[in-house]
Amino acid sequence: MHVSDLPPIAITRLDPGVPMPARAHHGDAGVDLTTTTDVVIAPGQRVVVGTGIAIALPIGTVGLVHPRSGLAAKTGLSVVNTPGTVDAGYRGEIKVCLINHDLETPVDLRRGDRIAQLLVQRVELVDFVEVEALDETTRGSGGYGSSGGHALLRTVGAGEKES
Ligand SMILES: O=c1ccn([C@H]2C[C@H](O)[C@@H](COP(=O)(O)OP(=O)(O)OP(=O)(O)O)O2)c(=O)[nH]1
Ligand SMILES: [Mg+2]
Repeated sequence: MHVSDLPPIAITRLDPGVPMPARAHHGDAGVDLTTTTDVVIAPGQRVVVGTGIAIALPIGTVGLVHPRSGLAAKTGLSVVNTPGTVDAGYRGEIKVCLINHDLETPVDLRRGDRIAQLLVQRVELVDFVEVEALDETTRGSGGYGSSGGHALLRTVGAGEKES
């Protein structure tokens, strides 16, 4: 059942052997992406795999490549740049930069394995305007644990005093 206000997203299968991305269950946020190649990822190593698909997202949306929680918990597999950003104008193959976070066991992936999931979200394409000073808020510049509960991180950056 089609529930999105957005029209269906155009997709091309650069690898005709890959399945059409589909939701496992009605209402799932993501559609699974599969690897087009067999790959063994050693502990701590990363590898970029192809998914065999390219899409044409409407301007004002973004594709986000998230890890799958089951594989993450079972094997340590994740996405290095999670969530990966697929720009609306990108027409190339969606690729996934996978990492094996397990300290001891390689992750053995076979062509066709579902290795990540793609979410499509609306995104604000805002402009930026430089001003002399920002408005005041109760939070102010406090961040990175400023509300307490644990030791503050040492942060070094523009406008920050080294602590
Ligand atoms: O997980 C991902 C992340 C990105 N991309 C593609 C689509 C995206 O539009 C493009 C650029 O991604 P990003 O902006 O994150 O990378 P960059 O290092 O800033 O590259 P660029 O200079 O091409 O923007 O790479 C993927 O296929 N998978
Ligand atoms: Mg970029």
